[in-house]
Amino acid sequence: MNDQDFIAGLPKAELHLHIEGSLEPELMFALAQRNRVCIPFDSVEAVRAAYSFSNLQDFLDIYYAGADVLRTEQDFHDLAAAYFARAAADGVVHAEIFFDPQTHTDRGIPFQVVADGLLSAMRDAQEHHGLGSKLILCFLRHLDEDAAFATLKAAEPWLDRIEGVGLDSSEVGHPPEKFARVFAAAGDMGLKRVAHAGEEGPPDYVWQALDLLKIDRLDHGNRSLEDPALVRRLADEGMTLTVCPLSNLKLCVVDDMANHPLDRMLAQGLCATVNSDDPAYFGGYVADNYRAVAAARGLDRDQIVQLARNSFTGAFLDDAAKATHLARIDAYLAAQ
Ligand SMILES: Nc1ncnc2[nH]cnc12
Ligand SMILES: [Zn+2]
Repeated sequence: MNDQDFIAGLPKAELHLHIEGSLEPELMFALAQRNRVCIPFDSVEAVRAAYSFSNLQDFLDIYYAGADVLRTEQDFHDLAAAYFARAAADGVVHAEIFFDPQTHTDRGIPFQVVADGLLSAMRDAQEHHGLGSKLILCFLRHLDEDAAFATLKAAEPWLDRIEGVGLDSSEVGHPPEKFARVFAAAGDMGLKRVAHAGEEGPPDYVWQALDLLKIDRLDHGNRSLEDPALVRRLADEGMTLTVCPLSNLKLCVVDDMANHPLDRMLAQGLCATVNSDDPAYFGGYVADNYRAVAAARGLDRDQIVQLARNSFTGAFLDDAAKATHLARIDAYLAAQ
């Protein structure tokens, strides 16, 4: 079996996926028509041609504009259903998906519309694809602490169906410390905590995410490698890093996939995983990410399998569920 097929068949979890970032141009056009929303593009090709970014902010500007076509519960359902179908084809059996409620509530879309649309697609994914999933509510870090608290309050009726909180959007200039109190409140409510840190921001932001936000998982974390003491801390704590190779390339976090640090992370004892971040914008879903980095860095099968194992050990699942998923990997390997 070639590496392409081996990767697609390998059972895996996806732990870093923004559901709004899975909005393919075709669906963007269909929803624009359905909801009579104007979008500044003539064709699907023109949308794809606009997806050339020189940094995170470049991307975020177009990503938030694209989300404007999402208006109804059915839209959020269709968005997530399309992602789950695509993920299942890539061997994803468990997904922990981010959503950005403020991107929608600030446009007048009620929290309920967003959450219920996503949750119904999650139930269908279990039924139709055997794909389990969890929801992580992200605070937009370019907005203020009060807005994050208001979002946490709006989420209260859904907290039994939300696994955790995260922190995303423009990193530099918006350090984790800005959200220490709202993360503490979320922790008191029993929610898991994750944060984007060290994507463009310095290693100090990763230290803050650990010490002030008390994160259970680190999203990206690339720039941690600049600080040996930080790498030791992450390795000693067994912290999972949700790394996104194609995103890193498209947002110029790495200059070339041949220089991607994924295998250096593994070699330094970090529990790195592979994820797609915003697959509709970065040119590939999770298996494409495995393939791109495996080809460019010459990863062997043991390393590829290690990455898939890490995706389950780093998931917010209980030990029995993790063991079941890890056994699926063993069964897959035994059948090769
Ligand atoms: N890669 C990324 N970094 C920060 N915020 C995001 N929102 C969606 N994708 C993101
Ligand atoms: Zn992300």
